[in-house]
Amino acid sequence: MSTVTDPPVLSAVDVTKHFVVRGAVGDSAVVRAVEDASVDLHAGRIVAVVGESGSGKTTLARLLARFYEPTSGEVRIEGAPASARSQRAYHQDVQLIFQDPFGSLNPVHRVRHNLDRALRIHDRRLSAAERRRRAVELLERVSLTPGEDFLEKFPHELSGGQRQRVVIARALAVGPKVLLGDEPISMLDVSIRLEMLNLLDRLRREEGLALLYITHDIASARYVCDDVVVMYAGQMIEGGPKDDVIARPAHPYTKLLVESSPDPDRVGTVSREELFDDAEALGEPPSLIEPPAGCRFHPRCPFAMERCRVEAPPRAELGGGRWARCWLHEAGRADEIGASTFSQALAARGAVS
Ligand SMILES: Nc1ncnc2c1ncn2[C@@H]1O[C@H](COP(=O)(O)OP(=O)(O)OP(=O)(O)O)[C@@H](O)[C@H]1O
Repeated sequence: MSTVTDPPVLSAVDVTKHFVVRGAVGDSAVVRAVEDASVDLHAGRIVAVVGESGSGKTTLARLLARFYEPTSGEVRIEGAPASARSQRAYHQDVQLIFQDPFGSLNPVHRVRHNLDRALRIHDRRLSAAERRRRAVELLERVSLTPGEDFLEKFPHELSGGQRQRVVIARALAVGPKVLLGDEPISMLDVSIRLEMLNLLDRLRREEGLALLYITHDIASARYVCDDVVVMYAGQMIEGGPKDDVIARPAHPYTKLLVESSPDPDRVGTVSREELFDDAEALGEPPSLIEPPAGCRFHPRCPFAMERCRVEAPPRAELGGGRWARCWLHEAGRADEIGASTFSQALAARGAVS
């Protein structure tokens, strides 16, 4: 396995994506979906991006996949601007896997055809016999064995988990260095989610792929990733090695997420509603059209100070690859985050005000 000292394969460097949306009466507004996001993906490592619905995770994945051009900032592949490559060349190295495996496969074509197209794109010189051999090999790499048995099936003849394995096999067909998984297990049966995470883990270990794993579920992130990045309202607010981040959150929002996770051992079985129960009790996440000034979490934060309402916190480097954007670090009050539970801090805050 590589280490984080190796240069990253893929990076987002201060990437921002604003969408202009038009209202019914012709007025327009800007949705600040992702702002100043930076993340490095390394060979053989998995970075999880965790956040509530609407926090900007999918937009980040699409920026990294070059489905969107950034409004500002840059995506870099192997140290060079991604925009210098053709889309085709780029997607030989970077593949995106979506949530819905059914929507990702062409339903009128058999598995063989779905894989064949990707194999042809990868290498136009391959003969039909060679492509068939490779298709079988790909299916077996994602544990659809014997591969021959799956080649002639239509997507609707497969279970959700088998379909997602075919989607992953197709992504592998072009020989990528990076897989971006946008909630790749959230539409699958609870009983097979763990197997899918184990597959991602195997691909990173045995094939040295760099993986981005997007999820709303911190327990599944903990299960599979090396590093975790937490997003809130379009911004990255904390990141670092997963065990540190989860055991000792350095941002009040991460603390809320961890404490809202019903049971860290229930990997992949927690529904979105259940997970964000406590978070929702605090009110809706902010609008990305008119986000709060200062720290975007301040309206929900029991530790908020005057400064948090007016000025966005800088990134505090905490050592060992950890960082967080929270004024408590600048104020020398970071210990308060770990001193009580989020609910206790909220109750104490209520008692004061
Ligand atoms: N093409 C678009 N045009 C306008 N707004 C968009 C577009 N795509 C996303 N948004 C907005 O950007 C914000 C971030 O959305 P995004 O889908 O990236 O979040 P997410 O964390 O992936 O959420 P979910 O888990 O629900 O998919 C949301 O407010 C969303 O409505």
